[in-house]
Amino acid sequence: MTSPGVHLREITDANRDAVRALRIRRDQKQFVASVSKSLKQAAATPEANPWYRAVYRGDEPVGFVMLSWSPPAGPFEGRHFLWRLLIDKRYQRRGIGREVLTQIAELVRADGAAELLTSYEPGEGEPWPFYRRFGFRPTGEIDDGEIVLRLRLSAR
Ligand SMILES: CC(=O)SCCNC(=O)CCNC(=O)[C@H](O)C(C)(C)COP(=O)(O)OP(=O)(O)OC[C@H]1O[C@@H](n2cnc3c(N)ncnc32)[C@H](O)[C@@H]1OP(=O)(O)O
Repeated sequence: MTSPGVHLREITDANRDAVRALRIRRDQKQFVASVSKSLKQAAATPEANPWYRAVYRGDEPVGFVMLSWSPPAGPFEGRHFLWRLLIDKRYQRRGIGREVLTQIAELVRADGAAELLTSYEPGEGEPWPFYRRFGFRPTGEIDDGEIVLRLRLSAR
């Protein structure tokens, strides 16, 4: 399924509350922090070089994505790490998450990177099949109990 009209927008005073109101299912909470928590974490860890956007479908906020964008130091120095991704429970399984990954991969590739990293917490209902279908593969590393994945980006 494809989801036309999906795009990323900056989070400002005008849409912050609407984006913070996005919700995942209760049984998914082990896999990703809330938008509010992620925004607080972003503010508290500038050294991770947080980069985040709201996901919109048309004029409707439907998700949130945050990366650690090529931080200048630390374990993921100079690399692009998909830190948070969530699609509101009302909008899941409509191809929106895949479209977000497509757009993020393109932005990261345009930044000159050869790979996009992420990690997930294993468990019932884990997002691994979603990432695997997109082309992510395990690196063999475990980071704080999470399985680290890599998507190789082709140069153009
Ligand atoms: C770095 C991190 O933040 S890891 C945590 C990721 N976030 C979460 O787990 C929070 C809860 N889940 C979500 O927010 C969303 O369901 C996401 C982000 C995992 C996926 O977004 P969606 O918009 O629902 O996925 P989308 O509809 O684009 O699915 C793409 C493909 O993956 C599959 N898929 C999506 N989620 C899952 C899942 N949990 N299990 C199995 N398959 C899945 C879809 O069936 C589809 O397959 P297809 O190519 O055969 O059609």
